[in-house]
Amino acid sequence: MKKIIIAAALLGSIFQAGAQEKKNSAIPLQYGAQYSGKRTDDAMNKWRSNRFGQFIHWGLYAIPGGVWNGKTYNYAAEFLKASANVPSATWDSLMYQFNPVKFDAKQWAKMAKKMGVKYMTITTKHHEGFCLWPSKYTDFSVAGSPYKKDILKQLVEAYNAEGIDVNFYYSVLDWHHPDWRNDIKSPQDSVAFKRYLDFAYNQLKELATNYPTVKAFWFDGTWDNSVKKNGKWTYEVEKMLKEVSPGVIVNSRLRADDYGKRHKDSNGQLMGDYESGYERRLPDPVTDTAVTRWDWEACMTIPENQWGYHKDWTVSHVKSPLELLEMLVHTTSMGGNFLLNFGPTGNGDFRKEELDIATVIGNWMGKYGDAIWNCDYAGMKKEDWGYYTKKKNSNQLNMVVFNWPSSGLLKVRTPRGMVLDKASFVDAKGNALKVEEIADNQYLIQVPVKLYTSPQVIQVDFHQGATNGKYQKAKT
Ligand SMILES: C[C@@H]1O/C(=N\OC(=O)Nc2ccccc2)[C@@H](O)[C@H](O)[C@@H]1O
Repeated sequence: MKKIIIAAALLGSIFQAGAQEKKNSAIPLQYGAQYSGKRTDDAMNKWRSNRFGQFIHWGLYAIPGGVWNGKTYNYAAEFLKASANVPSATWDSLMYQFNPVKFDAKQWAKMAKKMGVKYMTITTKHHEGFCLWPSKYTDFSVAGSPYKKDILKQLVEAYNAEGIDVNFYYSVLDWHHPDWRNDIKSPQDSVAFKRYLDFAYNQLKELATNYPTVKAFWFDGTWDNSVKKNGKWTYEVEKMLKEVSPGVIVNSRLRADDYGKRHKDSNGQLMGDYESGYERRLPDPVTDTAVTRWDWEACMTIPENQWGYHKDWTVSHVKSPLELLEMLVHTTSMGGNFLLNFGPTGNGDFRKEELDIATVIGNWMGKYGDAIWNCDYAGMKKEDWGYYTKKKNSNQLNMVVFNWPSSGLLKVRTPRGMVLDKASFVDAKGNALKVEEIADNQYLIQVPVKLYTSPQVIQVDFHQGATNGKYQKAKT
């Protein structure tokens, strides 16, 4: 009962704010953004503090792994059905081969824990329509495979046991379901697609009900006209999920408004609880700082564009651990979450490249994760040497240095009223670095000129105050 009261109150506050917002908006909308600004409830604060997540794309596509009838298809492996033009009946029969004998949810969760992620997003159902849980609304699921068991249940339990939140990816686009339509071009299309939307609504309610510890829903496959013409359905799904699972978080990619506008409504207001348009790209740290005004998440592949398991990673550039680490720091520095993708094989294990990346990033996070977790945009101008992050509710500024100036001098420009006090390497707290104010709100921090093999973190303490207008003596 208590949960229902809390839910009603939470919903009331969110939708009440939205009602106020709607009054002032230029275009009256019924299915647009339900509120403006960042959510500040505990669930969203936790989502925001997580910062680093593991994306997992796993389904029948992992079995062929980008190869069909002996031919390697370079496009995204989870699109092989389309790339290789595989008849649906043939593709769907892969269900009878799904038996991941190496799958061990606890082992996956331990690897994720060591990597330093605080959340994991799993594809419950990708575009192919195969469900990793025994849904009562379709036979096209693990229940119909030799494996039989509920994969989502095992993953939720194993990851939650490691203190890692679990979020569910759900593709509205469904190549398997007979009532799916890319567009609505006839009354028959309308009737069929209504049946599909009811099916998807029921599956989502089933997921939110049966896996109550799930913290967020990551929608995808909503770009077709059929969905854009059903903004009301997307609004109702968001509302239902927040009633069934109070505090649950929904990405902008679910939502279309009354006029089919996606992500941001016809008044430019972000829909859902965070912006999820950054896919395999990041906002520019100098020109795109507007993104710091709302919550957002970037999702990233290790190869150029493979979400599902692909047998041959030589077909494109494979990002190094350092490249991916810089993306994680870059994202945190702009107040976003970074969701790094892994594509397990059909047998349920990870390829060596992924395991190596998880180890290297995990080693760095083990030493410097405090500059990522619960950190945010510092509101400072980006410098060439790297990125700033700021610990929430603290006077702790982190400088994550990737590029070392041959002078050994790191330039820092502070906002008016921010005065630097002292600085030291995180793993050499006792050795204060020289901090010299060279002009109002301009400092130089002296570091030893040496070759650093990985990005280093300098922790800077500061206070709010007025600079005295003169250049203070160099502080040591
Ligand atoms: C995370 C990826 O998401 C996808 N598609 O992404 C998009 O639609 N991206 C997109 C679309 C519009 C705006 C911004 C990004 C899927 O097709 C792909 O297999 C993977 O699951």
